[in-house]
Amino acid sequence: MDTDILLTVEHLTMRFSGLIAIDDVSFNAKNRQITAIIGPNGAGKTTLFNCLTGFYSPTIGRLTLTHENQVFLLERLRGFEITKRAKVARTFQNIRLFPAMSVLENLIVAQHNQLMRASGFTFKGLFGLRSYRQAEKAAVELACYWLTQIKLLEYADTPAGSLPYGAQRKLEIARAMCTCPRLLCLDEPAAGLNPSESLALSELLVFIKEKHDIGILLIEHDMQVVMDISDHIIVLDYGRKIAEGIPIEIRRNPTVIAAYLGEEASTGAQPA
Ligand SMILES: Nc1ncnc2c1ncn2[C@@H]1O[C@H](COP(=O)(O)OP(=O)(O)OP(=O)(O)O)[C@@H](O)[C@H]1O
Repeated sequence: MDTDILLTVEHLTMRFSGLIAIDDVSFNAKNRQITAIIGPNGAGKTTLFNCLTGFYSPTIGRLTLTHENQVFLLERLRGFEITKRAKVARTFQNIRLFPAMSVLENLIVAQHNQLMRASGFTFKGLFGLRSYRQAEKAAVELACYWLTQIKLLEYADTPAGSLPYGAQRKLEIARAMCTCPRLLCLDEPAAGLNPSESLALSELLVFIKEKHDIGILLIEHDMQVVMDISDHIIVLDYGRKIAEGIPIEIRRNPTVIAAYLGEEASTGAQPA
């Protein structure tokens, strides 16, 4: 068995009444790799994330996450267990920060679980326990580390909702990283970004996978970002996996060109 495999998806099928959103999809995602999930609108990409993160219970299929000699069958866990025990974090297509909270507060809230554990889950603990004070200090340090990485440290006290759009996207990723995930699922993180913001995002994702010993699943329509940073690409169409491989293979795959990329694919143009 390949010890670098973090996630194994086997025969995943998701039906909504008569509609088959995901149809017998299988693939692996590795640690320290970016695995992109691409395909046309309605191909089933977000539904796949919803199955992985407990939003939906798959109709059929096994979703196995393995790290630190532990095996988690995600399809059997509830959403909060997937976050807390299996250590899967996710961002959404639409930004879901707490806009009225400061940038720093958004990152501290993400560490609520660790802080509550350190408080002994008691009201008194919040004020008295040394373990809580230490955990609080560690939470601020981790938040500042990520704010430094995304170059927003000087905006720590700014309300998150007043940041430019691209900065909010990066803050969402930093917030997910503050939960110390082993698998990070990003749903269209480059949507709405200008080219220089997309480049900064790509650099951030490469930094994360290289320095933080995690796997990244990336849903993205920006083919520049996908082709530049992905180690492996899975292509979905009408819920089925139609191809997988490294970027150069996917870019030249006639089935993928016909279904999604279009004839301009080799020039790096965006799919329609
Ligand atoms: N809760 C639901 N109930 C019924 N149908 C759904 C539900 N969620 C998704 N679908 C359908 O499943 C199919 C796949 O949708 P999904 O959102 O996963 O596609 P996608 O590849 O993420 O598309 P996009 O790129 O536009 O975000 C679509 O036909 C969608 O309408």
